[in-house]
Amino acid sequence: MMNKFLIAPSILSADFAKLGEEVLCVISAGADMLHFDVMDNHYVPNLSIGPMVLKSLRNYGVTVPVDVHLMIKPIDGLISDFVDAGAHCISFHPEATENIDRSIQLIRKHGCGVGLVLNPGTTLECLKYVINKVDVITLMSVNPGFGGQVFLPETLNKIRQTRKLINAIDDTISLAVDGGINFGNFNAVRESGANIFIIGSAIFNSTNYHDVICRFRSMLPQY
Ligand SMILES: O=C(CO)[C@@H](O)[C@H](O)COP(=O)(O)O
Ligand SMILES: [Fe+2]
Repeated sequence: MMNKFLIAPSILSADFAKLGEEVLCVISAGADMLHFDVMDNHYVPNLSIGPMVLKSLRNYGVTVPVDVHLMIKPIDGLISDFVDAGAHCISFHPEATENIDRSIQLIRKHGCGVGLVLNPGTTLECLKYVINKVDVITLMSVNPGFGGQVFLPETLNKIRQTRKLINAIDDTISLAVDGGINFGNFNAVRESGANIFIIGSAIFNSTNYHDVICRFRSMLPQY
């Protein structure tokens, strides 16, 4: 059976001056999990936050699952830091590591969930020998590096193809979509086969996180 639908706010668009408050606020507004974007100004042209910030959020009382989206290169050296800081799942881009399988094993060895993130221009071919070793596949619907970008419509076809692939192999693998999700495209993303919706600016740029999350949730079948 396909995994549950989950709404995962991307904290990249939160107000970093009051991050703890923002995160607790989005959780009490109904977020199922958090999406924690890590950027290094090397793999992507931007800088964000690292394991110390995740640890601080855990110490502040954040208990929901956190998917760490690594947009850094290389990745292996930081995996144990993110696990110690409280990551539930670590997701990385296949281009950012010399050896995809080794990085997967390293994350797994730490008892953490594993995710692979595919850029808009990355084909599904890279999943071929590793798909049965991951918990979540995230399709980027913008090029990584910034929040608030416009959703690339060609992603919908890629979501459909990935959903077919997942259903043929192991439908407990989650399919997440990251970038530019809003009220206008949410239904299409869901109908194409996504079950995790990573949403940054549409939530954090609003004045009422609860209303926005409830409205997204009301568009899901079981609600
Ligand atoms: O990883 C990224 C961007 O690189 C994303 O997680 C975005 O931060 C999502 O934000 P919106 O596109 O929804 O504003
Ligand atoms: Fe992300």
